Amino acid sequence: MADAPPDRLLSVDEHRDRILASIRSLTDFPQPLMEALGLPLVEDVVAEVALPSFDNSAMDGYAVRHADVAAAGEGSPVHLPVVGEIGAGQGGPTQLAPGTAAKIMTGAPVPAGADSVVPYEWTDRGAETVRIDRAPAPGQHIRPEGDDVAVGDVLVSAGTVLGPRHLGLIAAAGRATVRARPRPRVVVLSTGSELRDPGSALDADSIYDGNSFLLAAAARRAGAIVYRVGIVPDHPGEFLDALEDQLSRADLVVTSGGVSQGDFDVVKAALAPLGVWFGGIRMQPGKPQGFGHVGERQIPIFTLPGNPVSSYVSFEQFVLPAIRKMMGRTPYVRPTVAARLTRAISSPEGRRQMVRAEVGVDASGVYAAPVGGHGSHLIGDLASSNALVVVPDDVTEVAAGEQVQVLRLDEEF
Ligand SMILES: Nc1nc2c(c(=O)[nH]1)N[C@H]1C(S)=C(S)[C@@H](COP(=O)(O)OP(=O)(O)OC[C@H]3O[C@@H](n4cnc5c(N)ncnc54)[C@H](O)[C@@H]3O)O[C@H]1N2
Ligand code: MOO
Repeated sequence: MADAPPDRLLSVDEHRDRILASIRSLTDFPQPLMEALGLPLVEDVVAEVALPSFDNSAMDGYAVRHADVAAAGEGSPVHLPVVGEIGAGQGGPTQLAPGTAAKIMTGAPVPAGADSVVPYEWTDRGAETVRIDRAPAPGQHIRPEGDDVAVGDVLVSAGTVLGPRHLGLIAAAGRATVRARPRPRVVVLSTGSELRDPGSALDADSIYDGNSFLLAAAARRAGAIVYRVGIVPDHPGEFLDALEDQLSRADLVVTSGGVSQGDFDVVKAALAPLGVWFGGIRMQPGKPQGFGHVGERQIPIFTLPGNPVSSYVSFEQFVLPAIRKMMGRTPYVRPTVAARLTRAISSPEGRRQMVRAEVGVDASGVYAAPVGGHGSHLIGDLASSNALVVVPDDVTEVAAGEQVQVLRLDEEF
C-alpha cells in the first residue's frame, strides 16, 4: 500500500480493491457444528448414513402384517396376540411371526416381517391381546429407511452459509465437525486522550468512547470474534505498546482516531514510519484513512477516522469486506438496492457521499428518507438510520422522487 501517493485522493473502489487484494482468506479446518453457524462451508457434506437409518414407526401403536388385519373393519374386528413391546432406543422384538402383533412406539424400528402399523386409536390398546377395529393400508405409518436422505447424497454443498437447518441435518446424519474457515479475531482500539469509558466520570474536555463499541459491535455482527481493547491516549509509544500487546491474538486490527492532520494524530505518527499507508479517499464522511500490515505476522490494520459516523461508514466500506473475505463469505461488499428518495439532497463534487437514511416500504415501493445532517459527529442521526444512500462521486444534487442506490445496513447478505 505504501506506493499510493499520499496527496492524491483514491476512489472508494480503488482503496477497497487494494485492501482486498492484500487480504488472505483464513485456512479452513474441522470445526464443531455450533462454531460453524453463519460460516460458509468449505466442503460438500455427504451422507454416510441414510435418513431414516432404519424402517421405523410414525405412530404409537402395533406393528402388524397387513395380511393379518386386512379384514378388520367396523363390526368385524380382528384379534391378535401381543408378543412384545418396541420403544425407541429400548430394544424389543426384531422379528414378527405371522398372526401376531407387537406394541411399537414412534421412532422405534419396525420388526422384520411387519409391514404396517395400527395406531392405538384404532385398537382397544390391549396388552396381551389387541382388538383391531380398522386396517391400515400396506406400509401405512412406516417411515422407510432412506426415505429422506440416501447414503452418498450431498447434504449441504460447499459455499453454503450454515444456518440452523443445515446444522440440524448435518448433526442428524452423524457428523460432529465440518470444514469451515474460522472467524477472524478482530482487535478494536480507540485512540484519543479525551476519551473515557462509559460509566466513568467526565472532565470538562472529555467525552465517552462510543467508537470502540460501535466498531466492535459491527465486527461481531459481521461474524468476527472481537477483542474490544478500548482507549489508548494520544501518545505514540503507548499506542505502539498497546498494539504490540494485541498482535498475537489478532487476525485484523481496527483503530479509530488520530489519522488526519492534527498535532496529536497518534496513529499516523506511530504507524507511518512502519510503512502503513495514510491518505485520503473520495468519500464523505470518511476521507482520512490508513491501511497497512504490522508485526511479524503482517496483520492487516485499518486506521479509521475518529468522527463516529466516519468511523462507521469506513468500517462498512472497507473493514466489513475484509472480514468477509477472511471468512470466505461472498459477496465481500454489501450489494446496494434501489429506493426512491423522499427529499432532495446535495453532495460535494468529486466525493462519494454516504447519506444516513431510513429505508422502508410504502404504497409506492421502497423509499429512502434522509436522516439529519451531513456532520460526521451526528451519531444520534446514525442510530436513527438503517441505511446509507450512496451518492456517486460526480453527482452534486439528487431531487426528491429520484431513484438512488442504498446500502441496507441491518440486512444479511
Ligand atoms: N486540518 C484538517 N483537519 C481535519 C481534517 C482535514 O482534512 N484537515 N479532516 C477532518 C475529518 S474529515 C475527519 S473524519 C477527522 C478525522 O480525524 P482523526 O481520525 O484524526 O480523529 P480525531 O481527531 O482523533 O477525532 C475526531 C473527532 O472524533 C471524536 N472521537 C474520536 N474518537 C472517538 C471515540 N472513540 N468515540 C467518540 N468520539 C470520538 C474526537 O473527539 C473528535 O471530535 O479530522 C477532521 N479534521
Ligand atoms: O471525512 Mo470526515 O470523515 O468527513 O468527517
